[in-house]
Amino acid sequence: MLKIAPSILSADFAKLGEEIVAVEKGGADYIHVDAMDGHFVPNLTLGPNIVSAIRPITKLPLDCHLMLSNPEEYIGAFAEAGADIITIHAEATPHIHRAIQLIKSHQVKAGVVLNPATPVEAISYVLEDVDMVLVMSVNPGFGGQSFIESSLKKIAVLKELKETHGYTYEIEVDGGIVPETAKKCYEAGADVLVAGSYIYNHADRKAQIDQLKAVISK
Ligand SMILES: O=C(CO)[C@H](O)[C@H](O)COP(=O)(O)O
Ligand SMILES: [Fe+2]
Repeated sequence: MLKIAPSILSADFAKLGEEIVAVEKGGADYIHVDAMDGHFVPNLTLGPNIVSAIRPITKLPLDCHLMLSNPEEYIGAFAEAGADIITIHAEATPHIHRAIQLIKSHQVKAGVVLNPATPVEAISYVLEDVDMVLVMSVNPGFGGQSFIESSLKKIAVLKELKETHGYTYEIEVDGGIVPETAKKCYEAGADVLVAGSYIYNHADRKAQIDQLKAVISK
């Protein structure tokens, strides 16, 4: 089983509703929403108003990736807007544990994200608390970048920790996903792959999702 989470960062915003319906029909498992604040990362993108706008048009879980400094200040707004999963960066707050508890207090699934240079050890003591660990396989801020190979070791470490300790988090990987990197991530232990440009820069969204899902049988 390999879940695919299309990142709407690469969608055509002029027809965002249609872009979401297309990937839902094409077999997507989550809708990945990239929120950037121009401070934690050098780009500005989507906020809670987009989440509330798209909430009525899809049944898929909205997987909100918060690339924001002080994410605690925005968790309530994303939860009220309709987020199903909220992931916060380990590098964005000194209070990771508190932020995770805050997400859960809104009955939303909680995840933590690791930048390419951040080791799994940074979140050892919250692994039992989270529903998702998101491994960044590019430096956050932009779609269309190349996959960083060292991410594969991090995925394998997270998989090993899951198996030895019985943790229940999903391992999600974000950035530079194409069939070749998707296969490597799946073999290393990934459960969910985020893909933006690979899906939305091609006319047939379903065909692109099918290509990524097919790597498990190749
Ligand atoms: O979080 C992100 C960037 O910070 C995006 O989710 C990610 O880059 C997806 O885009 P692509 O598949 O084109 O790499
Ligand atoms: Fe993302």
